[in-house]
Amino acid sequence: MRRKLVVGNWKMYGRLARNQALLQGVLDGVRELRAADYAVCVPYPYLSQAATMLAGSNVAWGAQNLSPQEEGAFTGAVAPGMLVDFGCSYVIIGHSERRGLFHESNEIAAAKFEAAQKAGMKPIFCVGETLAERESGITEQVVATQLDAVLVRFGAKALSNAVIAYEPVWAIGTGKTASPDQAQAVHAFIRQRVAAHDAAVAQGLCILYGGSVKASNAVELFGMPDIDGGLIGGASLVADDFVAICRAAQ
Ligand SMILES: O=C(CO)COP(=O)(O)O
Repeated sequence: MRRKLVVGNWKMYGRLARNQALLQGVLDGVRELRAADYAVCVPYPYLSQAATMLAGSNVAWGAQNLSPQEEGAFTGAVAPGMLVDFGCSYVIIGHSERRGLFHESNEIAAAKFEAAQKAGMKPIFCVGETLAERESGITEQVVATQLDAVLVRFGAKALSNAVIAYEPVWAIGTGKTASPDQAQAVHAFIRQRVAAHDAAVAQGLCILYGGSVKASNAVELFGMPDIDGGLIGGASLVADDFVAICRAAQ
């Protein structure tokens, strides 16, 4: 039985005072929960705040991006070791907003995945198709190519210390959630593809669903056999909503 995981992706939202109330609300709400793992991925400037408030709790924290280089003249970039200094357990890699808005290729995402693991963090590697791709019937092809960027390059064993997040681009921030059956079909596809390389790794692999997850749809989504939790955007910014989603992951 795989343990479920719920991760908040704050994206570029937050201010010190607001974060304090949000983190406190999350801490209070999940304190007694033991059945799953919980984490928040916050903007870089607030890692120290997250580390201070969440240390010793059952809520881990992480970042939303990193530089694949260890250090150097890369103005504005943040190195993996810097995230480790602030206690990050997770780092989101290859989010569709990074792929789309910041032109991150599968190669760049793969380099970041490798750098995150080398530094000792667990990458949350995002895959997912656009609406046009789904409508053209190439969802599996797109997801396979994105997945293979790490699966083929680094081997299935690399996935034993990683999380995959399936986030259909058309469901992100749109209020249009993939139906549990639609999501389950892609999750099962991902697991089978990994199983073709290594059945044990596939069996243990945590595959999150992301895209308009709310308290009202989380129970049904998380009840599907290959959905191991969620990567939560908008609803992770409201403590009660995020806590309700955490409660749905049993
Ligand atoms: O992109 C997402 C999480 O990474 C999903 O965002 P929403 O939950 O706001 O749709």
